[in-house]
Amino acid sequence: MEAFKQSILELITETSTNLPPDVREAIRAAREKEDAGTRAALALATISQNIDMAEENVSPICQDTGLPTFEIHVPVGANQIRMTAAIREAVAEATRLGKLRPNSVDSLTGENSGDNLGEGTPVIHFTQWEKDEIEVRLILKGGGCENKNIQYSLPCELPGLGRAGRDLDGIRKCILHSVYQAQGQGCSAGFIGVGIGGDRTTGYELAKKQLFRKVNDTNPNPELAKLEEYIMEKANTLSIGTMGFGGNTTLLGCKIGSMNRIPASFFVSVAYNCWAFRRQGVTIDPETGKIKEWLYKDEIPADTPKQKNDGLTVAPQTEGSRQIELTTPITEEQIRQLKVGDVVILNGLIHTGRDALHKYLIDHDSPVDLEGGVIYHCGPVMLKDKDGNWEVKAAGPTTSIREEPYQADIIKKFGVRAVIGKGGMGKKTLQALKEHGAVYLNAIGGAAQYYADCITQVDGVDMMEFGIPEAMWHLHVKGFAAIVTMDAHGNSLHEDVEKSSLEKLAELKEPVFK
Ligand SMILES: O=C(O)C[C@H](O)C(=O)O
Ligand code: SF4
Repeated sequence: MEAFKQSILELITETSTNLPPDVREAIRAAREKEDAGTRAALALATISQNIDMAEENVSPICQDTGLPTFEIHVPVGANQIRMTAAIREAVAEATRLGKLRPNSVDSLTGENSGDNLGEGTPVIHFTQWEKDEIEVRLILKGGGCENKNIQYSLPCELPGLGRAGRDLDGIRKCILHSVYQAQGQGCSAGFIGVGIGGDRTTGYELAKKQLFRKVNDTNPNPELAKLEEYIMEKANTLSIGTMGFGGNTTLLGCKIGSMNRIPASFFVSVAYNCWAFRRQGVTIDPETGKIKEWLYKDEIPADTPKQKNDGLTVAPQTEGSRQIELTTPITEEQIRQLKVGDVVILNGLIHTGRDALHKYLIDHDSPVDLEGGVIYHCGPVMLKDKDGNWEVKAAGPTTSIREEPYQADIIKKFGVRAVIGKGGMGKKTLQALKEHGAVYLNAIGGAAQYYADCITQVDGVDMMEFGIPEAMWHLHVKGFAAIVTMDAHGNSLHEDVEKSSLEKLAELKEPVFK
């Protein structure tokens, strides 16, 4: 079992740090479709740079390494109990090594188990087959995109698209709507797996299983193949774009499966996966426990040249916008000069804060002075080095909208001048930015290596009782680049993109599949 455990550890490491070739190819093709200098092009360049850095550093592509989900095929008679134990050990080891973020949280107490093991985590599904080899597929799907999964119960009414009935055209509308509702919050451009039929549980399972298909395969069902092709074309006319910045690519892949249902139910379930689409697979020799073959690695010849990655920090003039360097603490006057579209290059001390901290700050004092300060919505991967000092292993932004109920009050109470996150925030925060002179900076979601590289020093941590991702980390940054997407004058790029994409969605209202 030791060799099997090592094979699983290798699979986890590879999945977390090295995007498969079919996914890379989809991202490369998306880059080609964006005009140089646009926000989408900058975001994609940063993403590409991040992918290369993760591979080089053998560190997580994104700090959210998700809920590890293993789909395993075993020969008849294989000992699943011992295999489960070995997988759990490998998961704990990968967490100790910083390849996985400690992500398993007790839902009632909020306590983080620290090693990714807990009730229901990791997820391990076994299926027997007649072959004499073990196949293990792993997906690390993060929380931001998981939150954008959606399930429709047909018939239903959909914004922009009207009635969706119990037929192929109704299914078409649900899938288009699923892409629209995700906006940039699941780190678009995304990949979707769709499950038609089943019940609420098996429908979602089927949807997730579609994500194990290769991006460029063809659906064996000609009707579904046509639907996949249609969705790929039309979803990309919504112009939500990378990170919801607008742009030509919104969807990178669409895979649809169908299963029987019972007469009264008709579900369409959609699993939305961010661009950081981390899935790998191996076959393993049951005798030796060693890896025989990798399942997703045969797409691109090894000599494919690396692309030039002139990401955010290098690219200044986006669509007539400016690049502005700011050092913390920031004054109200500096903030009021910023406009949506500006690229901000940040230096100085910033503080991470996400769900647990925002809730806490509402009725407690902050452990540090936040006047003129910056809160970074981020749950990093942190490890202690041999001298006991904290080291940042991955540190991209988390979805900000979760803090919407708290953010306005916190800006006001502590005099915060900037909030960094991704996916944008709502009306209440926009109003607070205007009233108190603050700004929302959209970092590139998933670019965890790129941002970790901007952190020059860890200046301590508070609220460690919340667990590593939720603690308040005090970080010195240099050259930390993000885009102003909500300014202190009442402008929000997110509002604009949502509105225009709804108009584009409505253009797809007429029946297509009869
Ligand atoms: O938990 C995180 O770090 C990020 C999460 O995956 C998100 O997209 O919001
Ligand atoms: S931060 Fe973005 S890229 Fe990372 S897991 Fe969440 S949705 Fe995916």
